[in-house]
Amino acid sequence: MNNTQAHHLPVIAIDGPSASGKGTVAQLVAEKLGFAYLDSGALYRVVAFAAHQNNIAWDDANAVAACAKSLQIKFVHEQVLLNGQDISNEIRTELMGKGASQVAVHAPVRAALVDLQHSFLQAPGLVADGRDMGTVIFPSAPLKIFLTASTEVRAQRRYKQLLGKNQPANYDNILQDLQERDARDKGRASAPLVMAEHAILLETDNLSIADAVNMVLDAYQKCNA
Ligand SMILES: Nc1ncnc2c1ncn2[C@@H]1O[C@H](COP(=O)(O)OP(=O)(O)OP(=O)(O)O)[C@@H](O)[C@H]1O
Ligand SMILES: Nc1ccn([C@H]2C[C@H](O)[C@@H](COP(=O)(O)O)O2)c(=O)n1
Repeated sequence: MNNTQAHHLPVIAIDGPSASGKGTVAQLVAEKLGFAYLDSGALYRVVAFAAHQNNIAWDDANAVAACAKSLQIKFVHEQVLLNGQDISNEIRTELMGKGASQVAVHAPVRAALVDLQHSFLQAPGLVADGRDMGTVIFPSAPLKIFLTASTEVRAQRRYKQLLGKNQPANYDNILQDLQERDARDKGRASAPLVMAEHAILLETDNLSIADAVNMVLDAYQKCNA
């Protein structure tokens, strides 16, 4: 599909901080609408993982960017493949979340991932989640959502999520990590986490997953009416 054709396809951009529920809500919305789904955070996690494997420091912007450009990343069903190898579990650790946030501060690393993110746009449409979907990657998305929840609620959700996966979890450490990650993701110079102009704010502290999904679907129907 060329750029002009892709330009007319609808994108629902869902941005927000860690553990707000973006991924869960975005995937369910994509399923309901039969849209493609982009988990942009997974791309930064893959870059952090690959850099780590190659002994490249996460603060070495040029080396990490060169590494990012050299990677062949594919999403096949639920799996994330790096150069053909399934690394879905390896990138989902708290360490790789932290690494992803650190490599994501570098403008050349972000630039290396732009075309790949655009390539996810296909008919009949795309739901994309991340930090800069509505501000930088898909600025003309007809629907932009800023999905958030208080830090305490997000820490509680992450805590339960880790326990559910039989991974070690300590609420206080999770809370501290989230605060650090929020500060880094919001405070960086390049494509910081901010609510896009015209985005709808969805605070999910007191919303179920189903409620949040329905609110996004309703908003999408309204913007098409
Ligand atoms: N509204 C909600 N109520 C209760 N739990 C929720 C809600 N939304 C999401 N969750 C749960 O919170 C956890 C984190 O959600 P999810 O992984 O979707 O967040 P995320 O924003 O994509 O995080 P990250 O950016 O770190 O990947 C999951 O276990 C999910 O089931
Ligand atoms: N569009 C994006 C997506 C992710 N990042 C960075 C910042 C996050 O802390 C990290 C991991 O994302 P997650 O998998 O937790 O959603 O990746 C970004 O800068 N821009």
